[in-house]
Amino acid sequence: MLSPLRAAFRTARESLSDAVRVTPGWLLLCAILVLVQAVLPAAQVVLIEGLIDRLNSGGNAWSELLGLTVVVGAMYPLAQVTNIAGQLMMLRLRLHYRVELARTAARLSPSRLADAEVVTDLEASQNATQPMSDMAIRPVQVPGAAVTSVVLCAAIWSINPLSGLLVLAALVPTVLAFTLISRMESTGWPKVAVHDRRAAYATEQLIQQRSGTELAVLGSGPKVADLIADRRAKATRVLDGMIRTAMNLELAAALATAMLFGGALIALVTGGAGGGAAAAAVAGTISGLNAIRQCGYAFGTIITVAPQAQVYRRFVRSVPAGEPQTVVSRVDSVALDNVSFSYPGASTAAVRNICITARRGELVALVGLNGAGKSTAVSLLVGSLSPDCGRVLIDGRDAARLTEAERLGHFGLLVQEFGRFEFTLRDAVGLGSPGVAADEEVRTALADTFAADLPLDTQLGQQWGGTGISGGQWQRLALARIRLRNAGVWILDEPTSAIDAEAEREIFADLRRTSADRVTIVVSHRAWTLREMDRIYVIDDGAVVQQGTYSALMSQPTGRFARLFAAQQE
Ligand SMILES: Nc1ncnc2c1ncn2[C@@H]1O[C@H](COP(=O)(O)OP(=O)(O)OP(=O)(O)O)[C@@H](O)[C@H]1O
Repeated sequence: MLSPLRAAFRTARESLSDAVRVTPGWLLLCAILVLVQAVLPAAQVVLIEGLIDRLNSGGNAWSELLGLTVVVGAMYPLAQVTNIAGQLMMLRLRLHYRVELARTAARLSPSRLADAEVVTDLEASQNATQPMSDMAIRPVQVPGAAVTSVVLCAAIWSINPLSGLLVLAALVPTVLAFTLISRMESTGWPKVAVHDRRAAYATEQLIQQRSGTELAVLGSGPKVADLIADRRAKATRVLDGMIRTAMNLELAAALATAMLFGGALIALVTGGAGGGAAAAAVAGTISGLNAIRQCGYAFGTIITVAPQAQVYRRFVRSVPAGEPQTVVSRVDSVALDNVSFSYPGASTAAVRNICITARRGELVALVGLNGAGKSTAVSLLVGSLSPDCGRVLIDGRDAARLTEAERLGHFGLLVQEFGRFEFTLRDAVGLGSPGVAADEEVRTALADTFAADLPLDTQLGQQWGGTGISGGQWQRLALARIRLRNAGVWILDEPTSAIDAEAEREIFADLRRTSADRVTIVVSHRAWTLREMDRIYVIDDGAVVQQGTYSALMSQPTGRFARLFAAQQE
């Protein structure tokens, strides 16, 4: 029972410190307004008691009436203004959390992005930003309501101690109910997040132009819609269970509170208080009960948001502060030195005792059947996977000694699933460099491509009212990013898979022409592109089974390479 309470206190403290940093002005205003409101019910009790005593004694009660009018009249507008100030504070905090999360996601390393748990945590953190900002005013309301409760209880206590005690005890059922609700939600929300992520992914497939068109042509959209419906239904069932349990607990708490309230009233009546005191105590009990419920509700909201807030904060803290990446333009060699690697849970190694070396000025190719281990070898080189044994060498030094950012700075990597970034042409190509890319650099990177003469402000992507471009053209832009980056090692995984034969020839001729100052590693399935290579590594079932130039490998007709590419000989 203690841990949800501890989590709630921690969440309240962290939420307050976020508000102090992000929106101190609105926080201060909220705090002042809440404190002013906190004393109003007590003032109301004093004024009612005074009014009734004055009336009973036949005296002039105008000043009490005026005071009561001001106090009661101020309650509603003050509550409204507090509400608006709270909303403005909430807006600023939501912006802060969303930006913080985007910046955190931008710092995720390739290895962490491959971890399903990290992506689920990211999704859950995204869902947490709204409730976290919505509850930002609660840590202010709790002390306010607590002040009200304590002052009122003290006032009632002076008339009838048992009533005061019962009013104070009315806090317990609400806090208890919310504590139990929070326990349940802390296990329920992660399940909802998993279903939501699956549903969001399937929805993306339906609405993304490429996958959506494929599904429409296949007439299979409804099948994906069924998958979405299934996931949404599962998430709804979890939520349904949570809401029902929460409702039952809240009802039970309300019933217990009503009984305590009744008990407080009975104690007052049977306690023999005088007319004015009894009337004031009854009014005070009603206000006190309200304040206590508010306090319980505000605290309960913090308790229920705490599990989500904890996921958010754990995730944000788990990603180390960003280390700026510096692109290393000159690299003399990279190598996999006797490297083996198995994916978690796999029965066989994806690569086994692999030795691959590529030096500056060389064009090196990795070839092999689907699933042979080429992409795994590339991931090991750039560091998104770590070898089980063996070493990755950059300029002869163990790459494991470099930080992730230092290591990535050596590479320009074009992956098979290259990004189709629907930004402006300038931004889409400028992403090649971690720094700000000058327009001339972007233009140089785009030279000899379809986009050479397009304005750099051209918006890409039809869904934004921009230019739609072909698959091959997207790949040219991905290549332009590698050019702009100008890292010492270029790793191009099927760099021309979507590009026509003529452009492919130009690209490979260009690679050869410009290869002197860098290390170039290409994964390719096309025989003719391999003729240009200084060395070809043939990978089969995770092991290097042959290496040599195209002609040397072809001269071994029974070798793996010749058998792989015999049909493609021109
Ligand atoms: N994330 C992963 N988890 C588990 N196994 C994987 C993972 N990625 C690849 N594999 C397995 O590792 C082996 C090597 O895969 P890899 O992607 O390196 O092959 P590849 O030669 O690049 O294939 P392709 O030519 O199709 O791109 C395959 O058996 C594959 O099923």
